[in-house]
Amino acid sequence: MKLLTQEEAQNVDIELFNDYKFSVDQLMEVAGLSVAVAVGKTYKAGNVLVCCGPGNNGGDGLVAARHLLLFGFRPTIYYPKRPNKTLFNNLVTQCQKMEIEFLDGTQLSAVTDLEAKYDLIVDALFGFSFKGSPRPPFDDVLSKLKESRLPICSVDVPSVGWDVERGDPNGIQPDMLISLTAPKLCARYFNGRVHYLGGRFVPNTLQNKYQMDLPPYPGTDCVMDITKLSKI
Ligand SMILES: NC(=O)C1=CN([C@@H]2O[C@H](COP(=O)(O)OP(=O)(O)OC[C@H]3O[C@@H](n4cnc5c(N)ncnc54)[C@H](O)[C@@H]3O)[C@@H](O)[C@H]2O)[C@H](O)CC1
Ligand SMILES: [K+]
Repeated sequence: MKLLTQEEAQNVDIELFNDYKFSVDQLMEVAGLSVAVAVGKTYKAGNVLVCCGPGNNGGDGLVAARHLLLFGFRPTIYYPKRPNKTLFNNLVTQCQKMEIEFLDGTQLSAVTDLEAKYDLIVDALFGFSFKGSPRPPFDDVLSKLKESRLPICSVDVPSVGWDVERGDPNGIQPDMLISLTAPKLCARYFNGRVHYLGGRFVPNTLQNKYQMDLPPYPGTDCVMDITKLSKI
């Protein structure tokens, strides 16, 4: 299976929107659903803190929170930097109307507090557009997630502290990674327990153009466990 560079991942994204005429909402819904399904297959339904960043990776997190609730999990959302765009405003309203709690303020509480309240953390902070070192308040979030003993489930890229291509041995080490579309180069350094592929929306013509060489999804599933495949 090929691993995409940051530039390739961004180009696939651009083609899906500009040439194939998908809307962000459409793809984000499938991406977020894939995340919730993969989490549901891996962990017992419990209290989940969904940490959402300022871009589309954060949007995937908002969608995932909604589906996780429907699957019997108890999600809480941490969303400190909210872009003022209709897409994100609508996703927030949907979650609020479904009575999903949003944390107040921009600072996460102390690590001991997080460990007492939650069973799992979903890292939807940054995806393939992350660059450099995390700026506040995400630097603080990074160190708290790293310090905590809670299992972390990263959406697309283990964001906090991880370079999209080179990974980061000092960054968080997620228990689970859900690569969307196709795994990115940093997936080589993923040492967690479970690796899923989701985002089953890439047309064959685009898969072929980027020589993605994705294994076939089983039946009608929207996710597939690629742990063994990606460790080869
Ligand atoms: N085609 C697909 O596979 C789809 C993937 N989706 C998801 O979208 C993300 C990529 O989203 P994008 O908006 O391009 O970027 P990010 O979410 O990674 O973040 C951009 C956001 O973050 C800010 N930022 C960047 N670096 C830093 C930093 N060092 N410190 C603080 N803030 C930073 C930047 O300013 C932006 O605001 C992909 O990974 C998938 O998860 C779509 O959902 C559907 C299609
Ligand atoms: K992430």
